[in-house]
Amino acid sequence: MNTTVTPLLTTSGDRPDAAPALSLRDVVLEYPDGERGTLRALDRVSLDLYPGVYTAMTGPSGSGKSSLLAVAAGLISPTSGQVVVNGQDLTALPKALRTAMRGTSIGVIFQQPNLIPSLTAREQLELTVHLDRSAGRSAKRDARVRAAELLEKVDLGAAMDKRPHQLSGGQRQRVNIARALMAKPALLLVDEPTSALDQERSAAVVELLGELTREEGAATLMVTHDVEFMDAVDRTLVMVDGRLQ
Ligand SMILES: Nc1ncnc2c1ncn2[C@@H]1O[C@H](COP(=O)(O)OP(=O)(O)OP(=O)(O)O)[C@@H](O)[C@H]1O
Repeated sequence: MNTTVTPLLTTSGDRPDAAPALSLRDVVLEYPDGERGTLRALDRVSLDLYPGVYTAMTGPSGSGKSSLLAVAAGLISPTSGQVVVNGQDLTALPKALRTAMRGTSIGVIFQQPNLIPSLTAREQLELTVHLDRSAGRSAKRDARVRAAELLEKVDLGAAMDKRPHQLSGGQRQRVNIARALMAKPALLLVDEPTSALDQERSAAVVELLGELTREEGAATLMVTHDVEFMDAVDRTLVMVDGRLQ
């Protein structure tokens, strides 16, 4: 069932003429916290993210950034509030459908690339389609073309047939980024993509994510501590004590 929510007031990075790819409304997330009862990691967070807009989220350690990504990805259900991705209220979906959305409407990039050692760069991207028993020959052919296109976009055209151990850290992270974009997700969630990279490679990855956000039209939310790269983003959010400032 599709859900519509009233857009939030416009801020500089928003595109209110398009439907948001992600809407959070009054999202509260509480973790059990021993004898003290509960710890409130997200405190009534509301947010709209629009297609083609590159947003960075910063904030002190423990302020709730990863929790927000996990809720937006449907990995954790909030204690209360609404999480709407591409018109679908994740909180109303059974777990299996939330998981399916992570392969289609939602792309997730974590700190470590987590590639499969035995597969080439191209095969990493094609894997999901090959594991899908309902995918026919034409879906597999399309996936092969899309994988090659994306690897060209992330400047790995010449390294498509290389396996992870033959790639540098920056190249592995670029394979990871290309893989997350395979299904043309409306929402791209990125958790500290540069934590394992040096400064030069970090800047290249942050810029690349911006180019891909615009070209692919995804709404990208990147958690980062690299405040020096903020020029590359369209919008910055700051999380403090579970609240967006
Ligand atoms: N699974 C969990 N169980 C209990 N408490 C948790 C759990 N995960 C996170 N927390 C707590 O929730 C709060 C927010 O954590 P979160 O990881 O979202 O912060 P963060 O801003 O991503 O931090 P960092 O920048 O260090 O990664 C912290 O107080 C943390 O200790």
